[in-house]
Amino acid sequence: MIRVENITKRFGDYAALHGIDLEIQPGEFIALLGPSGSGKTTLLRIIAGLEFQDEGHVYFDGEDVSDIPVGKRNVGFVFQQYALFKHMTVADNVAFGLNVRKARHRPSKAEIKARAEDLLRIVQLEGLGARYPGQLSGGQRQRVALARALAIEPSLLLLDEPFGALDAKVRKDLRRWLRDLHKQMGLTSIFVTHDQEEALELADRVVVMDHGRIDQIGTPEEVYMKPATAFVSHFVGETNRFPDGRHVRPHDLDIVSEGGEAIAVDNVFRKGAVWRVEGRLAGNDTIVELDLSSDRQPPAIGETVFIAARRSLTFAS
Ligand SMILES: Nc1ncnc2c1ncn2[C@@H]1O[C@H](COP(=O)(O)OP(=O)(O)OP(=O)(O)O)[C@@H](O)[C@H]1O
Repeated sequence: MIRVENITKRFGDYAALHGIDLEIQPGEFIALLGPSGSGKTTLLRIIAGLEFQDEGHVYFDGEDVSDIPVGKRNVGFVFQQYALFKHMTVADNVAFGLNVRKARHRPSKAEIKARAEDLLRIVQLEGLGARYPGQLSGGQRQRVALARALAIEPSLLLLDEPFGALDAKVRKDLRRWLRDLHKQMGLTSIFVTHDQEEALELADRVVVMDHGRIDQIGTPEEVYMKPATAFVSHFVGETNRFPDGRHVRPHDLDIVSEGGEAIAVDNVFRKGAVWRVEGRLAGNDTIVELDLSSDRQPPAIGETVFIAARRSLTFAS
């Protein structure tokens, strides 16, 4: 179990994290989700032991590891800045964490070789051990980075935007694959992302961060359906904000024949399985977006239609 207690971190005068509290259960897959600069990477680096907090504590299974450096925390990490070693084969990259161990903790050469082969099979790169990173695709390289992180049999796996640089299709395949791997290996994992779809799809629980604070911790369902703050409702999924303060998801709005509020339709387009209608509220320029089932006839651009909300969001704060 991982416990983060009242973590504060400053860079000079700038406070990057303010009193962060977080508990992670064994086997959980946790997403740290937030906009650029919200402190996600800093928090992950502090949990890894790559960065040290100014105040607060980090506990692994009840043990205070706050002052223990990265090499002694038994964490595996896949960070973009820790790219593969270009001059080493794929197999040597995977074995790196084992090869650099002090002799008395190091498995035999044959064991290391067998483990690297085993891991390459797990990440579905069997037979590519003799290649160099330059001879792999981006997605394959990320899987090698994962195999390298897993080689030390970490008690915790940390991933910082692991699929950030990859194209949408590869990202999607790797996400699914990572979710299965996490389950299969019984890992506890924390990953950083600014992509809400990725967080909702992968995580058991999502930690939504803004300006160095946690706004909400909840299951994907909770943060989407019951956002704790206006920030969460805007960041996780799309939200319309009406002048009277109501927040409404595009799929919670409908076009009605009478009553409701008038909008002038500016744009209509197909958005996957639905029609997306964009318009402006009559009388002010508030932009409204709504989704209509694709078996409905969408309004024409320029038309004025009436809308009503089936549900709106309210916030505790
Ligand atoms: N070494 C550093 N020195 C000074 N400021 C830093 C340092 N590292 C991070 N910061 C600042 O701390 C804040 C949080 O940074 P952090 O990298 O944790 O954000 P993030 O949420 O991971 O953002 P991104 O999604 O862009 O990676 C930012 O304003 C950043 O500029």
